[in-house]
Amino acid sequence: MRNDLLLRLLDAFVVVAVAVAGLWAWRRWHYRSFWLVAGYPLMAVSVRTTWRKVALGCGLTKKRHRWWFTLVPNAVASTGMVKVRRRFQRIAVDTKPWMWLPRPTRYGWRVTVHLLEGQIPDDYAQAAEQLAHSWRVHAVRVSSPRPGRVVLAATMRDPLVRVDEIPPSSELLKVTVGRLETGKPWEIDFRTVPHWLNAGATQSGKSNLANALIVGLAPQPVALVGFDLKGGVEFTPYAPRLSALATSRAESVGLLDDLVALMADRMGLCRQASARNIWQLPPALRPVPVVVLVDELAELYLMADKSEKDEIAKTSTALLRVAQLGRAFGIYLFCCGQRIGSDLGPGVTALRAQCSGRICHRVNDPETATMTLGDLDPAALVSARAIPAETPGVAIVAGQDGQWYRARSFYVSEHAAEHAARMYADLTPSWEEITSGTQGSEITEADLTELIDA
Ligand SMILES: Nc1ncnc2c1ncn2[C@@H]1O[C@H](COP(=O)(O)OP(=O)(O)OP(=O)(O)O)[C@@H](O)[C@H]1O
Repeated sequence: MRNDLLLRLLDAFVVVAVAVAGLWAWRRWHYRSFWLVAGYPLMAVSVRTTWRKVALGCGLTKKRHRWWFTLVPNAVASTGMVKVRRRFQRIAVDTKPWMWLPRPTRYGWRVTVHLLEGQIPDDYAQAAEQLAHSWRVHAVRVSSPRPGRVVLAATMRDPLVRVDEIPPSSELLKVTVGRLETGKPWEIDFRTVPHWLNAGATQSGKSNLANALIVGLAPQPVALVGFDLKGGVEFTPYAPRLSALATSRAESVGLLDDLVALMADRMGLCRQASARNIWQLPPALRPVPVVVLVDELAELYLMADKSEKDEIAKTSTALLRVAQLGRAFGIYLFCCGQRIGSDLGPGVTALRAQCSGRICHRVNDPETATMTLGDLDPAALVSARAIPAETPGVAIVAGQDGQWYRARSFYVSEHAAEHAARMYADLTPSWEEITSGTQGSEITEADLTELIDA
């Protein structure tokens, strides 16, 4: 009899142990299906049932008057706040915002909440950290798809700890460089956002992102131009795919002059063809788009002594002109730097205003984060300053939809970028070809009419 009981207990123990091990293995090897089948339903029930307490704790409830009926007056603390003295009376109750059923997402869940009177989405954004701790999730992001509604998106664990391989780019001037924390691809599309600032402290992943761009753009019919103010150590290995490379400020002045002249040339061409930008030109006439990669932007602005003042002023003006007018004429900027502070001069501030694409990796000084992301949500700044050193490549990105996201670039080694540069070297147009003026001045009115008709 006792042996029987012992055997049964042993059996039950083995069954439980196998079940636990099975669940562990399922979660470990196929987290997505585990999450959808086992994790999500439990979580949805728990979020709905605890919403009142959580909303109250995070200060998201409002007092409303309700009729209250009780059989035992005085004995019931009906709302936790008010004692009911009569059987039937009107009392103030903490009302929670209406919450829909949470829906599963790739890395967690999202739920729509109806705002209570007087609430704005920012109230929820401010409570995001409290909500994340209350729900024991990695992070809660708040967005407002329409007035009166907020969507709370919770991620169970940081999806950026590991990101997978880089897929090949399919569209001209568009490169998938990494993944957003929402699980969507992180795309840099120069035709939508023409100029980008890429800031970050040393070893934060700026060059890795530039490598991802080189790998993505190398097979495309575009010209790549490099300004490598680290004396050429970063971009020289990619020279086979670069149409021009400047490695010092003196060389940069010359190359920027060429770019401004190229822009004027393209302006003339567009004017002749009554086009507003190169994309309105017929394909046979359309000049090749130029992507300008600048590494160590601050070096263009740093002044050791007064003799450099004129050179800096020239560089700064030329770069600003490229940023102001380049978009229409197919010249795009991607500027990387450790520090992009206003102390570098008004040129940097003006350039920043022209760069609507913002990427802020881990930074050392708050000013660079403010300069890079300043006009976004202040929560983006907090998030940028919280990027840990252990996750290089993680950045705060101002997306094409006007929102900000945490994102991580795919790991692209220098070796992979060098390999891509060599492999597609034959697609590199020479700088002489690009700047020779064949794209404007030498085309006659008759040629132009013929080409446009064709
Ligand atoms: N997305 C990523 N995933 C994994 N490792 C990364 C990623 N991005 C960068 N790294 C690693 O982090 C290190 C620093 O990256 P990177 O050279 O791009 O930084 P950086 O900001 O350009 O630094 P510096 O300014 O000193 O040149 C490298 O060893 C790189 O391999």
